Amino acid sequence: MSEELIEKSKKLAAFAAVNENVLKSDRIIGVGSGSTVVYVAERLGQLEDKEKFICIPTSFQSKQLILDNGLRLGNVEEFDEIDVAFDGADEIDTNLNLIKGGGAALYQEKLVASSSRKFIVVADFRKQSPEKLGHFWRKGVPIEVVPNSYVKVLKDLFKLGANSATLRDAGKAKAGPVVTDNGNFIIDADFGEIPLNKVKELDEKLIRLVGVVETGFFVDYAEKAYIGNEDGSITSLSVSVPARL
Ligand SMILES: O=C[C@H](O)[C@H](O)[C@H](O)COP(=O)(O)O
Repeated sequence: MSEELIEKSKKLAAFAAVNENVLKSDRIIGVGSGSTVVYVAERLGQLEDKEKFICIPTSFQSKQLILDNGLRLGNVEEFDEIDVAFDGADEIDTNLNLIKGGGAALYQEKLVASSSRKFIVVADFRKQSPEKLGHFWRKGVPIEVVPNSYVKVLKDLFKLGANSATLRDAGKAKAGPVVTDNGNFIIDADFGEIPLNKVKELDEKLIRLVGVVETGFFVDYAEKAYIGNEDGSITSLSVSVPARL
């Protein structure tokens, strides 16, 4: 699978999503994190009325994207009612429920998504599951935890039936675990393929574990998904989700 094809499909999805979902009346825009959202920021920066936008970041990387594309940076404390937010996903099921957090940005992403009227997902073809979460994304659901709780949470995840649960290591970038923009750790917990009607139930069990800050399950958030396909076409999916604002 060529990197060029993947990048092209990301850009196709992102540009279509921005072109079709930023309304004349929209001013406060949420900007997600990751490599697909790079193209969302690029497209926003090309719009003739970009000066009117106030863009709300979901990570330090997201802040950089906003500034690098000449967009005005805002913050979720001041702008807690966001007109539309765009973000990527690690996997998308047929209900448009998501796994996110592959880049450890899930907490601020969910804060922005929960503060947005519209939440639009953009992704390349590798992210669309034929049905269930956990089909292609085998690294487990990312869970942000308070650092001193990680031993307890790891044990609790196995009690909940996780096949594996690991503290995310920073690898060559840094000795020791990944530390999020919020000063927390990430645990990746694999529960295998998750039936469509079990995602919400599992998410509710995870979020109740002492030490868990937020999970990478985005349940009933995305109302639309734009997926760039290998053949250059775009799949646009939509579902109804509960109003958030
Ligand atoms: O933590 C990172 C975010 O959830 C990303 O939106 C997600 O990992 C998808 O990233 P990418 O667009 O690079 O595949």
